[in-house]
Amino acid sequence: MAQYARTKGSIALITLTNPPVNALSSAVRKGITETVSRALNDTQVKAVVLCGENGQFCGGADIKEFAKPMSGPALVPMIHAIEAGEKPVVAAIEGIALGGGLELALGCHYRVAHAKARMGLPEVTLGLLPAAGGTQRLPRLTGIPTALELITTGRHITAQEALKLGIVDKVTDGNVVDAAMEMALSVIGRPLSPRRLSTLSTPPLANLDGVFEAAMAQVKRRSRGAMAPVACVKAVRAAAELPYSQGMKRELELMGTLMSSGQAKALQYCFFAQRAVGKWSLPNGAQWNNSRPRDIRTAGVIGLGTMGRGIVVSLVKAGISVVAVEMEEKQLDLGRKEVTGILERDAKRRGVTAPLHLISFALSLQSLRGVDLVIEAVFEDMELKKRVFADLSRVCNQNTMLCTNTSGLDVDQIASVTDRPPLVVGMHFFAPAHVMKLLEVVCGPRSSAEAVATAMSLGKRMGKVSVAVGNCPGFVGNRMLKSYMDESVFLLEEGASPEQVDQALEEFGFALGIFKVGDLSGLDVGWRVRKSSGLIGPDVNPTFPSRVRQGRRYCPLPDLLCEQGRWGQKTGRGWYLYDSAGGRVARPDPEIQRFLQDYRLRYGIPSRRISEQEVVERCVFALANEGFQVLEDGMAAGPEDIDMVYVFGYGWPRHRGGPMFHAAQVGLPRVLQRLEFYYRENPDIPHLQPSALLRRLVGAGSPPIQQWKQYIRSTHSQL
Ligand SMILES: CCCCCCC/C=C/C(=O)SCCNC(=O)CCNC(=O)[C@H](O)C(C)(C)COP(=O)(O)OP(=O)(O)OC[C@H]1O[C@@H](n2cnc3c(N)ncnc32)[C@H](O)[C@@H]1OP(=O)(O)O
Repeated sequence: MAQYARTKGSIALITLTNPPVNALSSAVRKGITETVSRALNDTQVKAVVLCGENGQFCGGADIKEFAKPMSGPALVPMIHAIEAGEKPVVAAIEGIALGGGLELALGCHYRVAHAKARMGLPEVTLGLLPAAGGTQRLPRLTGIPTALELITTGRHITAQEALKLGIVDKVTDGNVVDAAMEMALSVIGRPLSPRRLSTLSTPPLANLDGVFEAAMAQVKRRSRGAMAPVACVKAVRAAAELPYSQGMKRELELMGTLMSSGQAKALQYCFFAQRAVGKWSLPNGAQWNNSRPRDIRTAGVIGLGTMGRGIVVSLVKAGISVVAVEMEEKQLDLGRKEVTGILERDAKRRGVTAPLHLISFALSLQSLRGVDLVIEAVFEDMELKKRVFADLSRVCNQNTMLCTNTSGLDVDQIASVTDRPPLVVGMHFFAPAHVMKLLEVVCGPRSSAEAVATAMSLGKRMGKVSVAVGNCPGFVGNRMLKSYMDESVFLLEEGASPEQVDQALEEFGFALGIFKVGDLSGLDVGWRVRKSSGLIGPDVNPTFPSRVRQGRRYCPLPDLLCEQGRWGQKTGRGWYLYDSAGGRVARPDPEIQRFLQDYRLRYGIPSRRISEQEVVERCVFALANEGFQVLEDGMAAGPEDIDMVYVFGYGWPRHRGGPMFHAAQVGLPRVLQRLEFYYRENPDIPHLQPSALLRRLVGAGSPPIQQWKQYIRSTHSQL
């Protein structure tokens, strides 16, 4: 787990060997401890170089071990032994030095990095802090503001930035181990004390209190209830105010609290879930590691509305040539202006040239004849989409893959009008598509393994987290969202205000409450969907619209709002009031209070006080309950897939792990009991009726989330 070799006569070369990222497992720590001791005791050895096998220095502590009892040598004394040793140790950083990997390098006396290496202390993203001395050594090296920024964000930096910040001593384009050896030979005999970061003082800083108060305010604003960023600020403050040994005690104490927290467990679950969702499989045995994606070099995008523009930008940024098509000249010009603007601003921020040469704009589908893949992003209307796909079928090469960005329509129906159903899949992006990380890849019953593999891999190329989902109305994300949104408006009927519901959900950790989200995306969007799905139509009494539709409770409040022209931010009024059309700052609107009171009076609904607990439970447990149903129906491969859809597509607070993980963490019996209670109170709301899978899991003693798949009775995966 750590190899030892003596080279150039006097240099000991220690190589970490734990593929794929040389994580610091207990075996690796044992290997490093033993080989460092051997080098320090070998009189022939004058200096040591520490490197990692296979072009990766070290990916940090082994995250899998966090869930197990600690065994083997601890990281802190191991790093201390390196730093305190009387022989210079040089870290040769290639690939990555992350978390404990960078902390290990900071314990070395010198650091040489390859020009393509990346470094960082991402522990905060796992609900932890850099507790192998990182919060104490880094501020002593870079100064407090830089250390605060790197530790509280977990941002990865390039070798060039690390050199500028003084984190590494040299950057090379060549062989990093050779460069580190050269450095090791050149420093033999030089005093080591100035190189021992733990013995240095943090660089003085005027207005220390102000800096830490500002940092604390910033992390609290950004982190929506996450504990780790707050603990990181406290640990760095200890570096500024306490001697090293006391700072280390504080670091350990803070880490102890984080390590046992539910938030750390949730964030670590997300780390593995994010990787697990890439490992898709279909019922016919095709899966991620036996299906070859096509190489996509050219793509077409039809429709340059908000979604289409974002998709064009994402494709172009992934290096793919795009033909963007609109039917009307005015829309095309508008789209061209927007896409160009986004790419130019992005390029300016990154100091590169905008890849505008990769895009061409056209007014006819004929221009898509030769592309490898087309993504349709026209209006959400089945008849329109069918027309487009029938045309594409005629126009495009026989081999061109045809994808739809529908947010919930039947992909198989769309495929059925083409001459190539196996080459049709859904690629459901989330707005704005060049920003949001989620991509739902909708596997129609006739989509081929090659088409699924291609869409999944294209998503990855675009920097998305691609999740394979089944073809049901709303797929996974929007299907579940319906219960969540329905609950939120039912709560308004029963006495809550939009701001009260939003505040409870934001306290829970959502980036934005559901009513603010509605105003942001436009309330008319859902209105149109309800009209096309027959929920609103000529038989609805316009003055006294029914509260029961299609056999279940229905809340007409959003429709009534839309009829008043309150479509959200775009009209300056929605659930909230804005300064003007397009305004962003939401203010509670007294008119909405009156509107809600009148509505309750008219329908004879008694208004009651609704607690924050009820808001969160009804919205969030209803969401998870639908998630159990999604699993039971075979529309998602596992709870991880659902959780990643919510974390990356719907602003779900990552430190709560996703709705399914949250249900597990609250305790399935408790979730079941609360759903039973709310369903008893509201028998006209079917989505509050506990799902059969939830009952079965509780009956089985609430097994860990990783075992849930075994309890899905109908193992008829629709993927
Ligand atoms: C009092 C207690 C004191 C304890 C002090 C502890 C202080 C230190 C804490 C830490 O170091 S926490 C860990 C910090 N490191 C990270 O957060 C890095 C996490 N990894 C990544 O960001 C990426 O994996 C990567 C290294 C940038 C590589 O990305 P890439 O896209 O190339 O590959 P992946 O698919 O992500 O990973 C490949 C494979 O490796 C597994 N893996 C990666 N890092 C770790 C790790 N640190 N521990 C365990 N396993 C890791 C990853 O899960 C993948 O596995 P498979 O899916 O292939 O099985």
